Amino acid sequence: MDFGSFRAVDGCSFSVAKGSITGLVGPNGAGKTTVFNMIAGALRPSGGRIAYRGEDITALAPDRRFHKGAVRTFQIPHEFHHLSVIENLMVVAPAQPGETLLSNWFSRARVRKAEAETSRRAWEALEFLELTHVAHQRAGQISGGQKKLLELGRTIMTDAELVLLDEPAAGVNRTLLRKLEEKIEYLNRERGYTFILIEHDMEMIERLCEPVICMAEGKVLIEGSFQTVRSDPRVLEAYLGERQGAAT
Ligand SMILES: Nc1ncnc2c1ncn2[C@@H]1O[C@H](COP(=O)(O)OP(=O)(O)OP(=O)(O)O)[C@@H](O)[C@H]1O
Repeated sequence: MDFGSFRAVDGCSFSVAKGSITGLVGPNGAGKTTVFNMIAGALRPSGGRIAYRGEDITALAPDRRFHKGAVRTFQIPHEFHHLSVIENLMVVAPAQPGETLLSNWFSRARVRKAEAETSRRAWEALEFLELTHVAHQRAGQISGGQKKLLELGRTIMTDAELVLLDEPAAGVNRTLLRKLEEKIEYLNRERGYTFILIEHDMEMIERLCEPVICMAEGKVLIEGSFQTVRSDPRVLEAYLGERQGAAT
């Protein structure tokens, strides 16, 4: 992936197994977020291809990927901060029959039924995330950790199969972090969601991820268990290089 003359991701090749929680780690600037942006469709790669369930999706727009079940965490858009927590869940519900005027006109009962179903799902998600007590608070007013839970909730309101989480632990306190981890694990184990997780918090990576992919300078350095990756001298060198770079 090129940004002008700078190649941020280069010859980066990996696959993610269905049902896994795959960790994506690497020093700052390694290209992790750029890879996410390409998988989500926000960036069109300058070369190479991206496949989802064996289908080439490189040229597919983000919303088409979304409909195929590949989603990114739903960071709460600025304009949604004034909406309540429950409303933030309801607005991301999958396509409803009420979305076209024509179908609306033909079947008000069907629309009402779909709305009731959305509301049921939203409350179920809130209960699962243990956020019912803040259901009517504005999203902009809840804590950082609660926001991360809500973002996860917005993901599970869809029929996603693959969820991309970019630094879910950032700015989250320890208690809520463990809760977030539990929810991710449950969604993976019991509901079959596949996750790719970018994270600098190595404890979280160790607890949740198998396998772990380490990137450096736009490439995959190594892939394996957390222990294998952690003890690989190339990984230590890459992180050390980052620190030395920061010190100069
Ligand atoms: N839109 C852009 N224009 C120019 N350069 C970019 C752009 N986006 C990313 N880069 C550069 O590409 C490289 C990879 O960035 P990226 O954000 O993917 O790294 P990262 O591994 O996610 O880093 P971090 O852990 O710090 O978030 C960096 O050198 C970054 O400065």
